[in-house]
Amino acid sequence: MTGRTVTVVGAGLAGAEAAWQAARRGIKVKLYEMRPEKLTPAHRSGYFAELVCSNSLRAAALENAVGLLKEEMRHLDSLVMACADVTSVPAGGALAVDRDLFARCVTERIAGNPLIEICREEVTAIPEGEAVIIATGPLTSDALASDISRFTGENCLFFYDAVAPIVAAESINMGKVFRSSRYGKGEAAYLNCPLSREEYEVFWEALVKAEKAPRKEFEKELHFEGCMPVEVLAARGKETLLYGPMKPVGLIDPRTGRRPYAVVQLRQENAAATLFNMVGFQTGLKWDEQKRVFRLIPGLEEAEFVRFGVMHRNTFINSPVLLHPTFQTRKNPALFFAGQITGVEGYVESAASGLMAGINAARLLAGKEPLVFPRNTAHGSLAHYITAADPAHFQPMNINFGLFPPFEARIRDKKERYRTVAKKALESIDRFKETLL
Ligand SMILES: Cc1cc2nc3c(=O)[nH]c(=O)nc-3n(C[C@H](O)[C@H](O)[C@H](O)COP(=O)(O)OP(=O)(O)OC[C@H]3O[C@@H](n4cnc5c(N)ncnc54)[C@H](O)[C@@H]3O)c2cc1C
Repeated sequence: MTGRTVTVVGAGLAGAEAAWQAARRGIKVKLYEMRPEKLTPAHRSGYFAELVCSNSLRAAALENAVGLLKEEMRHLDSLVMACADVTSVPAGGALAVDRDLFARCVTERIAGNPLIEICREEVTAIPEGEAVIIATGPLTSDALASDISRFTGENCLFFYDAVAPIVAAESINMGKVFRSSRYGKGEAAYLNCPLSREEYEVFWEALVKAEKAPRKEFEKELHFEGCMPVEVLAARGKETLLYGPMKPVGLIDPRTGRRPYAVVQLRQENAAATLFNMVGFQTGLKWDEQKRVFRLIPGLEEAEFVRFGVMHRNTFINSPVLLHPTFQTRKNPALFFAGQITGVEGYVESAASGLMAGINAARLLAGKEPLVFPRNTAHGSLAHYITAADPAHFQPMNINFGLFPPFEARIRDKKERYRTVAKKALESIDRFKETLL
């Protein structure tokens, strides 16, 4: 063990994973987290790796890019994946977790690691250190964000994002909804609220006319496609939602034997199944408007909203200019960035970038060369996915959800071929892993 220390700022998906990976290599870690003393506009607890919107880590299958990415992380002993696997809840073909149990699991394992020292305080300036990883996420506190802006010599960018509401299961009219996964895939994990054409039109009309919460002046009206507020999608056209969060394909209402005109899906939120989130219904509407408009949805007439949707600021840096593909900054090789602040998007991607930064910071302190992770043939492979520092791949806020849509479509047709690619990617990660020991 060396006597040297990696300083990690932020214990979200990326920071927790980075701290874990460095400690696994015998390196001491000082992990700073400002919660619960100071919360972000989206986080609600003091737990590490809190999931702020959906409780889904997306597709599980290896034929899917994000499914392969998760498997690669498992091969590299990811803490986030280990905790996700033991706290999963039914979600059809996706890996979804009980968010409280998941965050608690990550927190307990970090707290139980003797090499990791936890400091519950806000970091207001980039710390000095032998190796420092900034993983403060899209909701980096203002003081640190301005110091990052000073360091980068340019302004950080701001844009909007949104969170979906959660309703209490007991308040859902079970007589009106039906349980099914799309195309009957996996377990029947979703509750589906079916809408007739007339019901949809009334709902759409109310949604586009509903009052939005006021925004701060400095924040730009920019959303990333995968977490677009439902009212913004609706405003694009009367039919837009029918091809987005309200699409009815693959769902048959057992009472009519037919596909409904539109559907709102509710996904189980916790292991006890007492809470359900409205899939794809992230929103910035005023809270009383959310209640009024979403109660027009059949089955949700009496819905009790345990959490309303909210909007807030996101911050990220210009990674292709500032970072090496090792996640080190060009200006200072002892300073790394990881997670969504680098422009990678999504829980899994953020954790994966933390995994790589954690390994590289540990290598730096052990006197080894930080590595560029293998760029395999598969889009799902670790480095191919997490290419924040590569201008060719840097698509801030675009890598999530609708990730490489043409590619996703292609692999649906070529599952067999993709399985071979996935196998190769995993073999390559295993070979790579040996060089890390
Ligand atoms: C509203 C919203 C909804 C999202 N929805 C989804 C989704 O549904 N699916 C998905 O895959 N991805 C989603 N994302 C993206 C996903 O949340 C992020 O990609 C992921 O959480 C980022 O991980 P991270 O570790 O970079 O940041 P975070 O998980 O946010 O962790 C950063 C941590 O740093 C701490 N911190 C901040 N500033 C300081 C400071 N100065 N000092 C000390 N600690 C500090 C914060 O408290 C936090 O714990 C969403 C993001 C947002 C903002």
